[in-house]
Amino acid sequence: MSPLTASPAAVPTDPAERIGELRTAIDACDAEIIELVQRRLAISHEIGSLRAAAGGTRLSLAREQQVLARFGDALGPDGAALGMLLLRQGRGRL
Ligand SMILES: C=C(O[C@@H]1C=C(C(=O)O)C=C[C@H]1O)C(=O)O
Repeated sequence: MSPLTASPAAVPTDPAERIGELRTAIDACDAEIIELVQRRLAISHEIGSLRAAAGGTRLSLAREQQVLARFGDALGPDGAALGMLLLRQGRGRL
């Protein structure tokens, strides 16, 4: 277990101090998630443009089902909902 996530018993610090450290860790996670979501969006748009330029559809429902299944398998129903939000974000105005 990393020092950042060690159990409270292994880290004898003031709880308020520890909470501050953990919130810093959460902030770092959130920054990474935001960066990944932005990167995912850019990739998704590029694929959409390529497909549209080739005369195809903007969306691929079969592919979207794969994406949703991956999020659902890994994270449960809320994960599937999260995957749906990511897909919706990439769609923009239909
Ligand atoms: C990015 C693609 O295009 C669209 C966007 C998707 C996504 O954001 O994951 C998935 C399927 C498509 O509706 C793709 O076909 O892979």
